[in-house]
Amino acid sequence: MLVTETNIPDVKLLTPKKFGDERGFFLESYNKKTFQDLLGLDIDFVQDNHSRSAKGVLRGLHYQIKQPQGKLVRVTAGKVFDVAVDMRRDSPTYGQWTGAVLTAEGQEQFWVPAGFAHGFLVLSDSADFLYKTTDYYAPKYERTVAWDDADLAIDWPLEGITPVLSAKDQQGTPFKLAETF
Ligand SMILES: Cc1cn([C@H]2C[C@H](O)[C@@H](COP(=O)(O)OP(=O)(O)O[C@H]3O[C@H](C)C(=O)[C@H](O)[C@H]3O)O2)c(=O)[nH]c1=O
Repeated sequence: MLVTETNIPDVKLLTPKKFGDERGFFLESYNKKTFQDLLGLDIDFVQDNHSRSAKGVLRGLHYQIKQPQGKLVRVTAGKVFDVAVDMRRDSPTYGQWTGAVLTAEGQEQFWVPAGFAHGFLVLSDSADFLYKTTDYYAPKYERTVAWDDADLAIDWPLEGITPVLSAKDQQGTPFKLAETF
């Protein structure tokens, strides 16, 4: 498992070793000991999620203000641009974002700790997005930050894409007014 730093120290890009042969490939998509040894974190995941989206779908930016969820995200079909925003007021990277292209081919994974807003934009015709969370879904605590917030100025790769958003995501909260950790 290769760990790549991002511009936000707590957010990591992980690339598992892929064993290919004439049959196809094998990889360990998650190994608790590897994950903990590499990141020095004692983390337990309690939920696995899977969403499928068409090209141009943008889901986010979401976080839970209570029961915040750490997320280990990956793509098993297609390609997305994945984004994490630091919502921790006392963090030196508060209000900063980091993004990475995650692909089924490369099997890159993004570790997004609790305290971050998270979202992604689908760049392929379709994308299957799978992720593990460190706490349970709690809709009453869910908050949404505007994906196109001017203060965040996230550089979404929108060339030729008009984002497809849920009603909730069309009404995201401006970052300046968003609840923080
Ligand atoms: C997140 C979630 C949703 N749901 C139900 C609630 C709705 O009936 C339906 C779709 O929910 P939503 O539109 O919130 O799904 P996404 O827009 O993909 O939300 C996710 O998008 C961004 C990228 C995230 O990081 C979060 O994990 C999550 O907020 O699934 C559940 O039953 N359990 C869950 O854990």
